[in-house]
Amino acid sequence: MSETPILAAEDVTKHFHARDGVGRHVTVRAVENITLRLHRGRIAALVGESGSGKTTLARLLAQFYPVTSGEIRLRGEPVTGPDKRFAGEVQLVFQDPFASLNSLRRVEHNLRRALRLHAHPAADEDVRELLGKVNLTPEAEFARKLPHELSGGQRQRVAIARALAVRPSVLLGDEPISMLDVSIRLDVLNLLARLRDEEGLALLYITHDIASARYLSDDIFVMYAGQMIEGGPAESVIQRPKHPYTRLLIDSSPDPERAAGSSAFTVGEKLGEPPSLVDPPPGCRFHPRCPFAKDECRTEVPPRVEFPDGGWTTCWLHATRPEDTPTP
Ligand SMILES: Nc1ncnc2c1ncn2[C@@H]1O[C@H](COP(=O)(O)OP(=O)(O)OP(=O)(O)O)[C@@H](O)[C@H]1O
Repeated sequence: MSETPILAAEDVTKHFHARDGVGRHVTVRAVENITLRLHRGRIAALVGESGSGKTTLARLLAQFYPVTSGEIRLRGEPVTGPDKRFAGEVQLVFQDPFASLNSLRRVEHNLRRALRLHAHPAADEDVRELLGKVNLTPEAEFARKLPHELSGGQRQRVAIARALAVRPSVLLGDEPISMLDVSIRLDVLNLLARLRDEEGLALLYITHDIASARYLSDDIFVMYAGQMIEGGPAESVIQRPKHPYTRLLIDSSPDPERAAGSSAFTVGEKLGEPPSLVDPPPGCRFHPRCPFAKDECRTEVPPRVEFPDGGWTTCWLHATRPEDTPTP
């Protein structure tokens, strides 16, 4: 895509320093060498098992903490820390809507506060406009409610309205539907799709559930053990997965027709636990679980291979090494 991305992670790495079970200092390689670009009016889904680094990547994009190496860029310019301009452009929506709402104050107070923080007017009309944008009508009635008087789905809509108060250009949704009842998940996904279409927002949708990623997103990116292993237009990733791990995610996913169904993968049950991020396997990190692993998968990092359908993967099954190419 030629247009400058609104928000981008360019070759970003994040290592955490932590202690292991017996108190030794260890380095957790949570995210390594990832490039992810978010474009106006498009939804990118980030999919992967628990612990694959999705939240860490979203938090790097949101400037929650600094990168170990690489760069976060806003409209092409490197970002050096969270400032007011950045917060006015990039907002996070959490799994738990209570995380971003003051539960002791009415909806209107929560929204007015967010509006004022970013120097927008905070008249009744502005509050009503925000509630209308997230389909909470009659607006005046919802404005008077306390967060606990709302259903989970309504609360998540208020959290989204709060994020919209600053008129951002990017929303980062970290599993925004996984705590909601299955019956209302689709409503929230449809709301996100509408915000993309009507407001031109760039959206990152983080999920365990590849079926909901297919339903909502334009592009899908797959993370495995801190690395990005496949990406491309949603339909090409779903219809023609290139990496054996992506294939496994699709096969383990609930019925794809149930777009917002269960959020649980069964990959772990089939193949055992994902690898340690303290001491990851050499070569391709997926090789210990891969039914197709070859010798080079165990020792050499696979190169990135691009496909005519716009997809790409890092996998030795698709790569040809120079020495494998027959000489004429
Ligand atoms: N502050 C931290 N200090 C040490 N390790 C961390 C920290 N934050 C995350 N990690 C580790 O980084 C790895 C990636 O975690 P992350 O939460 O990004 O994964 P995830 O894919 O979002 O998982 P989930 O879907 O369960 O939220 C995990 O091994 C996690 O334990």
